[in-house]
Amino acid sequence: MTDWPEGYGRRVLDEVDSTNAEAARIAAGLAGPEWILALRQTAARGRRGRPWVNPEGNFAATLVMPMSEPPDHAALRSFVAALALYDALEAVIGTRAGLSLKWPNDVLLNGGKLAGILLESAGGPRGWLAIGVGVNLLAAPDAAQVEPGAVPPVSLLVETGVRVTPERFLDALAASFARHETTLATYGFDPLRRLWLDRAARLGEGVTARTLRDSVSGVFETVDASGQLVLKTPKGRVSIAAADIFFE
Ligand SMILES: O=C(O)CCCC[C@@H]1SC[C@@H]2NC(=O)N[C@@H]21
Repeated sequence: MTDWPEGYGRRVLDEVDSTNAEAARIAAGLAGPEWILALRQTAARGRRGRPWVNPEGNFAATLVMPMSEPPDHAALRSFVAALALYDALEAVIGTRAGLSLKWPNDVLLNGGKLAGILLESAGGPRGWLAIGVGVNLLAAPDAAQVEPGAVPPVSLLVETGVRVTPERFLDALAASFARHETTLATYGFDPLRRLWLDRAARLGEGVTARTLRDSVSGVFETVDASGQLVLKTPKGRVSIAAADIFFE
């Protein structure tokens, strides 16, 4: 079994509305980072206010950390979490074949969405960051439930035949997260940026970034030093801080 990382708390709930909502409720009383794992969520949420379909047996957890860093630096945890998920999945599957990362922080398996991450935060003297992680370990939602043109959801069980419990998966994820978090604290974002790019889906290919206001198409050139997506478009380079990415 993977060793639980020193300095990280862990609580396991049978049922909760959303582990991110629970994180917001307990954050002010925490002295250090705490993983919250839920075996059932009744009101799980995804990015951009979308609901997250979370059948029992899938992985649903949030790491909540007291946070005093500027928001842009704190948000780099989205890459820390994506790399940690990639490593934990590689460990349970036994290979990295078929795994890739989709900006900003989805994990793909065989081209389908296997896992998503939702970052939420609060500032102020008792500021915190919540990193919510959902992985389709057993079952994926119906492809009809996702936005047209979005990557279709897949599950670990159907794609690989591998069955892993949420508790065991948390052990692997927490250990990988702690390792990448130490890299961020010691060496900064650049080594993580390189690892992320090495695992990126569709690098050098055409993608469309849809923000709440508009849509930009271009070649996915890189991720810059602050984690923004850089697209090469006919009008020049465009850096994008937040968007949904659609493959062409
Ligand atoms: O839209 C996405 O891709 C992000 C999905 C994040 C889902 C997880 S499940 C655990 C945590 N609790 C929530 O309510 N959401 C996140």
